[in-house]
Amino acid sequence: MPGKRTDVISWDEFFMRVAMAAAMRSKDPNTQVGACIADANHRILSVGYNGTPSALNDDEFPWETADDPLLDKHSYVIHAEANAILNYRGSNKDLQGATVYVTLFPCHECAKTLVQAGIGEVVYLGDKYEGTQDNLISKRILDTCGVTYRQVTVAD
Ligand SMILES: O=c1[nH]c(=O)n([C@H]2C[C@H](O)[C@@H](COP(=O)(O)O)O2)cc1CO
Ligand SMILES: [Zn+2]
Repeated sequence: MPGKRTDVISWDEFFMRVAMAAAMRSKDPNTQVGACIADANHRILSVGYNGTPSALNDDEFPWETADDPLLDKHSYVIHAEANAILNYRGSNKDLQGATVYVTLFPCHECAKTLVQAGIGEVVYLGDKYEGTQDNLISKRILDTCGVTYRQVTVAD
């Protein structure tokens, strides 16, 4: 009997790679974000990436940052974490205590949404806005609400 493979990727790496694959669907030229929600039984509950609502033609809306909110991409994009929650088609109670894998640390709006959805843990890859006011608010929300977060690395 041949021995089984033991050098398999971890669950953390697996779910983060799913989030990374989702990010590759993003049309945002500057920041592509992917999110994958998994439960304690290692089942994927949902996946999302940052993009405009599907009913909105993203060829007709800006992908640049602009001072005028009408011309600014941030006005039209749904964040990856929010899309992952919105894409979930099961019972909301399944999200209680689930883990979200995100390629970028969640902004403070997503932190609020994740907390309210019942997410118990955030696993993130990058934190390029670390130290910004938004990032500090996000961490304050997660800390106060008892949502843990930890960073992982994934080999190239
Ligand atoms: O939590 C997040 N989740 C998420 O999907 N995004 C998206 C929104 C935008 O499309 C993009 C941020 O663009 P920029 O880095 O150019 O500001 O990433 C941004 C954040 C902020 O951390
Ligand atoms: Zn966000």
